Amino acid sequence: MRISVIGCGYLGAVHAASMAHLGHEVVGVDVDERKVALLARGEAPFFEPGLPELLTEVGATGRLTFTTDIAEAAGATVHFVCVGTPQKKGEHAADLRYVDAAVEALLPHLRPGDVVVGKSTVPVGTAERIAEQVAAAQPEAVTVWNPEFLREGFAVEDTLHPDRIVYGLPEGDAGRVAKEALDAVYATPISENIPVVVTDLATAQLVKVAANSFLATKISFINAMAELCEATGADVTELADAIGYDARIGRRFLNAGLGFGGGCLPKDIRAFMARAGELGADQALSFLREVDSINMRRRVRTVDLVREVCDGSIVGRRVAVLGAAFKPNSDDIRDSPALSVAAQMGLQGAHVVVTDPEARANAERLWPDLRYAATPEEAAKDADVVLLATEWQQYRDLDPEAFGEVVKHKVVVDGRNALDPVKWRAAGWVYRALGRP
Ligand SMILES: NC(=O)C1=CN([C@@H]2O[C@H](COP(=O)(O)OP(=O)(O)OC[C@H]3O[C@@H](n4cnc5c(N)ncnc54)[C@H](O)[C@@H]3O)[C@@H](O)[C@H]2O)C=CC1
Ligand SMILES: O=C(O)[C@H]1O[C@H](OP(=O)(O)OP(=O)(O)OC[C@H]2O[C@@H](n3ccc(=O)[nH]c3=O)[C@H](O)[C@@H]2O)[C@H](O)[C@@H](O)[C@@H]1O
Repeated sequence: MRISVIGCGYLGAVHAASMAHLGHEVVGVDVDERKVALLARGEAPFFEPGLPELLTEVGATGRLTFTTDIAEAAGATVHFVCVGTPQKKGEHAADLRYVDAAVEALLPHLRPGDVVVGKSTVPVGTAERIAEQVAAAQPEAVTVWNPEFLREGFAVEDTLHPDRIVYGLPEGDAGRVAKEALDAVYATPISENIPVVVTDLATAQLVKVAANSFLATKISFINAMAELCEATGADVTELADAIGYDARIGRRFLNAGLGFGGGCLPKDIRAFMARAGELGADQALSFLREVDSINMRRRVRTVDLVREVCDGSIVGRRVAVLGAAFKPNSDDIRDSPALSVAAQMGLQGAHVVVTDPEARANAERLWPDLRYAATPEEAAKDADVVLLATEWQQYRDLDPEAFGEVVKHKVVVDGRNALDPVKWRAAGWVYRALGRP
């Protein structure tokens, strides 16, 4: 199958390489010349485990090319739209300008029988609008929605072995033709018994934001419990273990701490609320406002906790922040809780030094006023407090004895409940965490 992938960011680059790995002829299209040049050389433009190896592997087959020229999408039968849908500035709604521009650029190159596949996360109703534009430009092309559920840090694995594949299809012959094309694209995962859920366009768009809203709600639920634990001296990690044994609840996504960030969960729940408002169904999602505020309160609480361990003032205190990425195994700093807390502390007068094994360069571009260090030891030199903000494995593995030698005061705030309090306290550290005595 000949495929085009329009938008080669965290989602599209992995999707393009994975589709080539599955045996398809793929052209990746992006407006970012730098990204295209790197990808064309077989280099990943961002940190994603497994992507460099995949690019090398498929690069050797000649099945994967990259271009800034959308005209090269002509000749592909299936066109995946993978461009960004960020939050609009100053509003909760999604900014659809990149989707609109990508579709508009694609329209003149569509041929009869082509299938336009939306992968970007969009407000429900967008697919139907795009379907009309596509039909007007090329009546024999079909528009479908095929939302993506990959996690950064596991993107290659999740793309090749997803939990499920969702097709949102139009009714009738057009839907049947599109299903055949998608079945051919995903023949390998389908042969491995990955469930395929076939639905209409509206449901497919809703499935995606419903899934992210559920995940965000689960995290905010446990963070709300952390607030209760803080008020009572209870331990949220033990609480999570105990409720997580109930298979109906499950332990995954019950890690309390600094809360969720990234380029998806925060903006997706906000865009979902905005869209519900437009549809006159805002009451249905009013709980998501609370999910969002519980999440944002964790960042404030973390700064307060650092202040508490600094005897009431962080002015002039040296704080080492371990982690800048929104989660480990990623260099993505979009809405990163770690950087948000670091910046807050900086604005409030602390001397903040941030370190991250992969996200430092991105962080330096966005927050040039913070100080940065290459290693946790360098960041923590003469620190009054160490804040663990992103639970990279190398930070979990720090030896509290040796690490204690570099700091001024052995005080650690565990923003991710990722360190062993017994071990750190035994090494003479004051250990504080969110939702834990
Ligand atoms: N990052 C993730 O883990 C996942 C993202 N998504 C969704 O996928 C979409 C893309 O997200 P990311 O890849 O994270 O964003 P991103 O910002 O990393 O990538 C978007 C890419 O689209 C390119 N682009 C913008 N306008 C274009 C145009 N007119 N033509 C061609 N390329 C264009 C940009 O240059 C950029 O490289 C969003 O809707 C997001 O919600 C869905 C599941 C997972
Ligand atoms: O739509 C998307 O883009 C993607 O959003 C999330 O994936 P991702 O943002 O890569 O990362 P997650 O692993 O979901 O983590 C999101 C945030 O929640 C935080 N988190 C996660 C789990 C947890 O228990 N506690 C917690 O605070 C993480 O630290 C991180 O900041 C979803 O998990 C994916 O299924 C989805 O495809």
